[in-house]
Amino acid sequence: MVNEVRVASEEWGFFQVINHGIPSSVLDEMIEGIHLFNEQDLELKKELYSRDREKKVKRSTIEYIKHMKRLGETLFELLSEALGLRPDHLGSIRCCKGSSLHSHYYPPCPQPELTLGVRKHADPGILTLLLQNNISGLQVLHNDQWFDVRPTRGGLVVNIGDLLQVLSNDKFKSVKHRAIANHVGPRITVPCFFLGHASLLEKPFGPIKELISEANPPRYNEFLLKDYVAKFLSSSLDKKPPIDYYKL
Ligand SMILES: O=C(O)CCC(=O)C(=O)O
Ligand SMILES: [Fe+2]
Repeated sequence: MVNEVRVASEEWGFFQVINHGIPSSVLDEMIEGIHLFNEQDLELKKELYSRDREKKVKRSTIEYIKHMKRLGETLFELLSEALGLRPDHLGSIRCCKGSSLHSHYYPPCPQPELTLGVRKHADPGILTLLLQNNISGLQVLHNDQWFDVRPTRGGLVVNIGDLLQVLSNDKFKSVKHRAIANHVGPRITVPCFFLGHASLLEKPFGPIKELISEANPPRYNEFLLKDYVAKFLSSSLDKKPPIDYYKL
């Protein structure tokens, strides 16, 4: 398992987990909840609409988030081992904290060739766990070619984010991906982003010291996560990714 995680993370920047032990009813209810929420009357949804980051539309996602955190902890143990570190290494720097749950609802598109669901990007955080309903659309870039990541019933996609690429000193590669539009739908996806604990914002962030040696010098300057977040928020997805500012 550790070797599979290592190879997938180094070469592809993503993998899928199926035997995660999360009841399929929890995943199905999450998809159904987002489906129902989005198909409510427009006037009802308008009342909840806001682009203010401080305002949060809250639904009952507590059980789902608990499962994501538990799975995240296990994955961070495997990823630590895959880096040759103690299993608790990534957990001890509070990678698994600061999770943020989002949802996407892509309606059926009459002319999918003219648009995209989400533009090409790598997730800026540490790790993402993505739940998809049964409609394809996610593609990952590998060796300059786009590959479909078809939904697997009960499966969750795990994306390496830019910050894990930095922590691993480029041993793990973040995965460039996009979502294409579809004639059929709706396509529903639920990314859970692990961004690291808020206390990391003020501390220097960079490649894990134990991974650095004369033969493997740091590939990034240390930086403050709060500056990184500010850079991310002030740019758009297709612009220069904020980690590029810190590359050596
Ligand atoms: O909906 C998808 O398949 C991908 C969404 C995504 O990449 C994101 O939210 O970062
Ligand atoms: Fe993404």
